[in-house]
Amino acid sequence: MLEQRIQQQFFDSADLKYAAAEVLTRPVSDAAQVLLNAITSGGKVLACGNGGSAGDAQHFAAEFVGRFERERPGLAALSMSTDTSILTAIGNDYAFDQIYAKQVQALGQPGDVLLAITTSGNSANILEAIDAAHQKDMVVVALTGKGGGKVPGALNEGDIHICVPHDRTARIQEVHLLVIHCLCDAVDVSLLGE
Ligand SMILES: O=C(CO)[C@@H](O)[C@H](O)[C@H](O)[C@H](O)COP(=O)(O)O
Ligand SMILES: [Zn+2]
Repeated sequence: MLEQRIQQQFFDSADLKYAAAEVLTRPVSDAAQVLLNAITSGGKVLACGNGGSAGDAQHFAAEFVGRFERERPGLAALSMSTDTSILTAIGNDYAFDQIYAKQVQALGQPGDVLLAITTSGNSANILEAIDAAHQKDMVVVALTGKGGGKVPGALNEGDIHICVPHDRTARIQEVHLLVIHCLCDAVDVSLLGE
C-alpha cells in the first residue's frame, strides 16, 4: 500500500516533467538568454523564494557562484533567503512582505535579474520583490505553478514567466529544480561551448 503510493509519486513526477517539457522549453530558453545577457554585461542575479523555494534560490546561487557541472569562473548571483539577521531585522522592523523588496532596493542595479520562485504565485513578499525589481529597472524571471496566481499581473513586458502546469506544491517544486538545472546548463553551454 505504502510502496504503491511511493511508486505513484515517482510516476506523477515523471508525467509532469513530460508535460512541462511541452510548454516550458521556450520560456526556459528565453530565461537563459535573459540570465546570460545580465551576467555578460556585468549584472547579477538576485534569487528569492519561501520554504522549499528559499532552498531552490540558494541551490541556484550555489551553482552560479560555485559551479554547475563544468569548471568556469563564478557567476554573479545571490540568494536573498540566507542572511537571518537581514531577514529578521526587516521582518521585525517593517513587515514580512518586505524581506525581499528591501534587499532588492539595497542591492539591485539596472540590468540585474530577479529570480522569483513561488509555487502559488501569491506570496506577498515575492510580489513586493517583483515591484521593487521593476523600480530598479531589473528584469524578472518568475518560476511559478498553479496558473501563476498574481504573478502574471505583476510582470512587465520583457520579463519571463515559467509556470509549471500543476496544482500540487511538491510536484511544482520538483520541476522548478529541473528548470534551475536547465538554466545553469544553458548558461554554461553558451559561455563554454558544447
Ligand atoms: O516546501 C514546501 C512544500 O513542499 C513548503 O515549505 C513551501 O515552500 C512553503 O509552504 C511556502 O511558504 C509556499 O510558498 P509559495 O511557493 O506559495 O510562494
Ligand atoms: Zn543542482
